[in-house]
Amino acid sequence: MLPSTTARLLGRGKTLLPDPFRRICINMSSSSASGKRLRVLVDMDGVLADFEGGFLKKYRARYPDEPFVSLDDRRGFWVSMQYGQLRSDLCEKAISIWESKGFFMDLEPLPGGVEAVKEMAKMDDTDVFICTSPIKHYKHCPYEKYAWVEKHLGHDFLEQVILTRDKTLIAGDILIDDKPDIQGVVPKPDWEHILFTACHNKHLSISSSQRRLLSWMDDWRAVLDSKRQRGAPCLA
Ligand SMILES: Cc1cn([C@H]2C[C@H](O)[C@@H](COP(=O)(O)O)O2)c(=O)[nH]c1=O
Ligand SMILES: [Mg+2]
Repeated sequence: MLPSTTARLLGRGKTLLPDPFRRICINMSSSSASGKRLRVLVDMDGVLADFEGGFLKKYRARYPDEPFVSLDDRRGFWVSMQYGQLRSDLCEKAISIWESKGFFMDLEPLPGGVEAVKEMAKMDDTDVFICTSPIKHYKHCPYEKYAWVEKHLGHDFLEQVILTRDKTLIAGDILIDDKPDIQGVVPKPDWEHILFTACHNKHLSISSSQRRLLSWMDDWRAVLDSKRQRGAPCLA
């Protein structure tokens, strides 16, 4: 198939293709650095799913007599670390919350996130993937992450899910993620990290070259557009 035909099929009409064929086309059309499509990686916990709110609600329900950290007082990415600093045994209690059945499945969507991802996925020359790190206690989390995506974004979106403990290995143009420091085996990943504002990172000052998305009400479309222009990986 000619590249131009492929691009057209992967544009507005891309869902018409059978799954295996779509996969081949997506790989063909976005694998090279000089490719024409924009690849957006979107984190799940703290970006699409309300991990912090879900955690606090379940922690307080299970441990009503224990101290807790309000969302206003959250500092640092690791909830477990801050609870451990509050009192050493609270670290394990915090971990017990997200290791429990139903934790990831029950997370509420953050306002506007699901709608934004659906809109992105329909944009011309744009591939969007959910890029999320499962916990190592794998009994419930990986299953529930898939189930969450199916529930909120639909069955077809399961094709777009990437579970990885190392996001630096994943090629993309943008990674929208609430974790301030994303590290792994690749020292300089392909993507530009757009820091998604969350209760734990809102007080951090970021370098002048780094960009934030304050919420899904912020202008994420402009972020994507700027990347198309800067990276010039867009259809002529
Ligand atoms: C706050 C916190 C999170 N985790 C786990 C929970 C998630 O599976 C990942 C975060 O994934 P993301 O793709 O970077 O959003 O980390 C944890 O183990 N301990 C914590 O304190
Ligand atoms: Mg996250």
